[in-house]
Amino acid sequence: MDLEVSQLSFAYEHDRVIDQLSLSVHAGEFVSLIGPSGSGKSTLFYLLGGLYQPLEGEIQLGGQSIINQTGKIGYMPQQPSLFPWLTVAENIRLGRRLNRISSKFPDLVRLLKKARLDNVEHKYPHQLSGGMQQRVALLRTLAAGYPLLCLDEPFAALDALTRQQMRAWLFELLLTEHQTILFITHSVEEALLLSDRIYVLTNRPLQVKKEIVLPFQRDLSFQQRRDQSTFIDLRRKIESLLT
Ligand SMILES: Nc1ncnc2c1ncn2[C@@H]1O[C@H](COP(=O)(O)OP(=O)(O)OP(=O)(O)O)[C@@H](O)[C@H]1O
Repeated sequence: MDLEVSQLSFAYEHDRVIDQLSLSVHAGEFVSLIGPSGSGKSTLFYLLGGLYQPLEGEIQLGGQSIINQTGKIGYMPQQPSLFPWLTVAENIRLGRRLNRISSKFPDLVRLLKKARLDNVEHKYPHQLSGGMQQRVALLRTLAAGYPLLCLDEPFAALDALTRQQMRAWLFELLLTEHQTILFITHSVEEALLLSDRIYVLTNRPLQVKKEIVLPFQRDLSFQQRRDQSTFIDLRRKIESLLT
């Protein structure tokens, strides 16, 4: 489903954090948001998730306003947010129950296998590594059947190697599941490897500084993307926009 954010503004008390922000994500697209720390990116996700009321502007999902409506989008924070007393399978099913989603449940064993999480459905979160927990959290968001997934730096807390593996895993998963994703990252490399489009954002109050449509085909491997001459140029361009 398409997301359309138009002229959105928000303030904490009298402190304007988002100012007339407009952006879009088309169905099936992977769009990254990259911007300075503290610029208001997570706040934008809270607005998309219906937790806050904007000062002005509109947020539409599939042509319908979702302002102040919770449960319309999938959201995944930086830290894995699994319930420690529930097994992996129960954690994944919970998202659907909470949202009263009645559509056919995706095949859990197939999903876990795809996530390279074979034979963990009866384990508890503390029995898994941090990277595995994040994969379970992402599967829970996926399984809940949301039309849009908002991922807020999902790999930030992981070590470099796990992070690299998670990127590859996420990319493979998304290619085959045709998810629509809005992804916050601080890594220019990550954004260039995963995205169809990137919004480079300003410092607070948050606005779009530059929209970049990536010229890479989806089926290129990460190495093939890196080998494109435009990859380095775009990397330099985005880095200079961020300084
Ligand atoms: N509940 C709140 N009340 C008042 N100010 C807040 C509140 N939450 C966040 N802020 C302020 O709003 C600004 C934007 O915060 P936000 O977390 O949205 O930024 P961010 O871009 O996601 O940051 P980071 O990249 O570091 O995660 C920050 O200056 C923060 O201090």
